[in-house]
Amino acid sequence: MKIFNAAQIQALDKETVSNQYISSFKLMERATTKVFEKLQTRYKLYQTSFVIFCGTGNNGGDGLTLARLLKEGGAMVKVFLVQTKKYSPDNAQNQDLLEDRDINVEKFNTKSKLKVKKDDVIVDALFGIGLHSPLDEEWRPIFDFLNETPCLERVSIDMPSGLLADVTTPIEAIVFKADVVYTFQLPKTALLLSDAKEYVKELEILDIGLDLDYIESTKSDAYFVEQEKVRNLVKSGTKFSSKDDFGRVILIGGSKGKIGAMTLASKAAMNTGSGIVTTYVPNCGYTILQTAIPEVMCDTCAGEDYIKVFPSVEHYDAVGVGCGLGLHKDTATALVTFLKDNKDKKLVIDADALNIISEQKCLDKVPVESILTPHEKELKRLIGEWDNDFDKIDKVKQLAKKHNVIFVLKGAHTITIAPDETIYFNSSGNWGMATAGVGDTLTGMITSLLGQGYTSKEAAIVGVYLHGLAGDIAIENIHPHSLVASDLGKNISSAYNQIAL
Ligand SMILES: NC(=O)C1=CN([C@@H]2O[C@H](COP(=O)(O)OP(=O)(O)OC[C@H]3O[C@@H](n4cnc5c(N)ncnc54)[C@H](O)[C@@H]3O)[C@@H](O)[C@H]2O)[C@@H](O)CC1
Ligand SMILES: Nc1ncnc2c1ncn2[C@@H]1O[C@H](COP(=O)(O)OP(=O)(O)O)[C@@H](O)[C@H]1O
Ligand SMILES: [K+]
Repeated sequence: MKIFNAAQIQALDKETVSNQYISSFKLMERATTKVFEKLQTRYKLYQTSFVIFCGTGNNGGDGLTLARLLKEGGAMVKVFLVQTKKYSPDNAQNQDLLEDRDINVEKFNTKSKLKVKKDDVIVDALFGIGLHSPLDEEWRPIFDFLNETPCLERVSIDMPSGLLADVTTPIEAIVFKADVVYTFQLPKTALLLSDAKEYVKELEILDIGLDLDYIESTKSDAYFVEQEKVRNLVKSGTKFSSKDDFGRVILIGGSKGKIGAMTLASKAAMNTGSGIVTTYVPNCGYTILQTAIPEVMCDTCAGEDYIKVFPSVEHYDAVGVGCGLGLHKDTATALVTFLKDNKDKKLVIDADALNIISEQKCLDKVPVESILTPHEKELKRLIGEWDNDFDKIDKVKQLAKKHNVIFVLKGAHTITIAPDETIYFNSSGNWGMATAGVGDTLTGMITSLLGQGYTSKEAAIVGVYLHGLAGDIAIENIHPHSLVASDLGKNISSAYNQIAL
């Protein structure tokens, strides 16, 4: 799914109205009906009272439409509408339709006293993608009230009001803090970034039937990766496949006390489909690995507790480096030599291998088309501080291009950034995955896919999605708090099955 900026979405709305021979009023009704259907399944309408805050534009129009639909659905509804001289035409038309419906519509301004009861659902339909700049300070008392007053839940239509869709919103800006955001047709970049974590606790994208031809023909360099995209990329075996067809990979890492990382990574590589997996660890890891995973071969180096020398990797289809590697200076020296000696080998680089590359300032030694998988702290060591998430993405884009490598920025919506400046936000995964070892599993999976012949970009996109999906399937039976990294490995098979459906 493509991600559009606000201007592109506004153009898409216009195109839809013209190509489908419908009025913008009808499109608003269609969009809002989708929100209504979601609310119908989320709450028992007959027992729920909604207080809907409506702005002066079409986001406000959505709120007014929703008021009508909720009332017809049996809910209690109260509307607060921003006082102004001029409303958008669809907004005004929906105001007219609310007359004689026994809905209390109260006009308000930024100085008004508002009222919400503790079991009301607050619906925020104040500003959507038409917001052109951060909200003026005069709005602060209203938003402080909306964000702090006790209520059942807070719902935003299209955008949490105050959040700009495609450029950064300053940290101190005034923004509605939604428990759930129902956004129309396509996700907006700001909704996917961790900077918005206070404003978007849950996100749902509602298909409102906007013009598919226009979406198809409009250029975008940002994508939201969903099952369909991954289904088209996943390779399958054939009756006569041999293990050589599924790739021979090696995972290099481990140090005393961190051999578990290699166990997780190599098991995940097997479960992702590699023909042959070899692990390369210091001596202290040998018995552990051989006991833990019979399917995986194990090679060791001269070092007892940490790796002192890297192996020759010319016979492997893919190489994953870094899980549990440690930061010993001999390991660091060996890694730098290994990078210099293997300029033609695509690597998957994670954890301490990334930390060593930061320390040694040798990003320029990383072979082209390698995949780097930093979490937030590893990325900071690599590129320094950033001002906000948009700035972070820009900085990483430039680095990916300069060094011709792929970055996988791990997080709630893991972001894959390719050297061609395309970026992919992942849609799968859950907070239960924020636990030690889950990243090692991902390294094993991406290395496996690279070894199976996926391009670097495909291996990153498919690996990240499959990994998150395995986590989503795991929490069908395990509470997110109890999810551990090995649960992911156990569910890679189900994730493949689900993608194939
Ligand atoms: N255009 C369409 O056909 C559809 C639009 N829809 C809704 O329409 C929304 C967009 O509607 P609009 O383009 O009318 O815009 P909005 O309703 O998001 O906001 C526009 C209003 O906010 C004011 N405004 C903008 N920035 C401001 C600021 N910094 N401080 C104070 N006031 C500010 C504008 O002057 C205008 O009155 C979408 O987010 C979505 O909710 C949906 O109904 C789907 C269909
Ligand atoms: N809130 C979240 N939602 C979805 N995925 C998450 C969330 N938090 C973490 N993850 C995923 O879990 C993994 C954690 O990796 P990482 O931080 O490297 O862990 P470790 O180094 O302990 O293995 C990443 O793939 C990340 O995207
Ligand atoms: K809104």
